[in-house]
Amino acid sequence: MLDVQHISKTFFANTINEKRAIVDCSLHLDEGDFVTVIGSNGAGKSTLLNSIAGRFPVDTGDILIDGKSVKRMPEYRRAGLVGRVFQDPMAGTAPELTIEQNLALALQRGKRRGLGIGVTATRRRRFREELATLELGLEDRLTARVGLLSGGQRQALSLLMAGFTHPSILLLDEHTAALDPARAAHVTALTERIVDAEKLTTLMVTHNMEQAISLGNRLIMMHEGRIIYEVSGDEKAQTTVDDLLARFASVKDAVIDDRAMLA
Ligand SMILES: Nc1ncnc2c1ncn2[C@@H]1O[C@H](COP(=O)(O)OP(=O)(O)OP(=O)(O)O)[C@@H](O)[C@H]1O
Repeated sequence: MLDVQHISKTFFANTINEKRAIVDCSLHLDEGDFVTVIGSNGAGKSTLLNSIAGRFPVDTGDILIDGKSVKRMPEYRRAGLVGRVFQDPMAGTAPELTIEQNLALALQRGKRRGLGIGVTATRRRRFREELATLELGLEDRLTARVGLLSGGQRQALSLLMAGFTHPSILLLDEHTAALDPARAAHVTALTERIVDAEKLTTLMVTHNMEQAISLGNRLIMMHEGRIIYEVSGDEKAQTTVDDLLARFASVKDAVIDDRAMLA
C-alpha cells in the first residue's frame, strides 16, 4: 500500500534554473493496484518514482508505505520495500557479477546482514526455477556474467529480481522503452505475469499509450508536476489513444490560455 501525501519537489530552488518538478502531488495505491503513468517530457513522472524510492528527499509532504512514513528512510533501506526497474537495462544489475550472484544480492535487499553474493545449493535450485519462468534459457547460465546478456535478458532479470522479495511497491520507469519491439513485447508480457502472480502493487511509467491503457487497473496523467487526470476500471478499458491525446491537447490549451490571461 502506498500513500503519497501532498509532496512537492523543486530542483535548484531560488536560482535561475529553478524547476518545480512535483507540485502538491497526492496519490493512493491500494494493495494490488497496478497504475500506469503517462505525461509529456518533463511532467514529473520519474521524479515521482524517485521520490518514492528515496533517491532524494521531498521538500514538503509525506510518503507512507504500508502505513509507515518513509520520509526519513534512506534509499538503501527503502530498497527492502521498493522494487525498481529502470529504462536503462544496464542500471538494474551488476554486470561484473554472475546471474546467480545478482539474484543472491536481490534477496539481500534492505537487509543488514545475510549471505551477500554467497550461493547455496538450495538458493541455486530456487534461482533455476525462477529463471525458467522467464523462458530465456537463463536457468542454464547461472554462472554467466550479467554483462554478457542482451538488453532484453537484463531487463527480464531485473524484473525478476525486483519482484523477488515481494516489495510493497514495484516501480517501473519506462522499462521497455530501450528494447526492440519483440523484446519489449516479451518483457511487457513478463511484467503482467509477475505482477499478477505476486499481486504486486505497481506504478509503471510509460510513453506508450496503448500499453498504458491495456496494462493495470488505473491510469494517471501528469502535467507540470501534477496529476491532472485519472481513469480506472471499465472506463479505462474503454479509453482510446485518441481520448488520451485529446486530454493532453486540452490541458496544454488550458495552460496556454492561463498564461495568456496572466500576460
Ligand atoms: N536530478 C535532477 N536535477 C535537476 N532537475 C531535475 C532532476 N530530475 C528531474 N529534473 C527536472 O524536473 C523536471 C521533471 O523531470 P522528470 O524526469 O521527472 O520528468 P518525466 O515526466 O519523467 O520526463 P521524461 O518523460 O522526459 O522522462 C524536468 O524539468 C527535469 O529537467
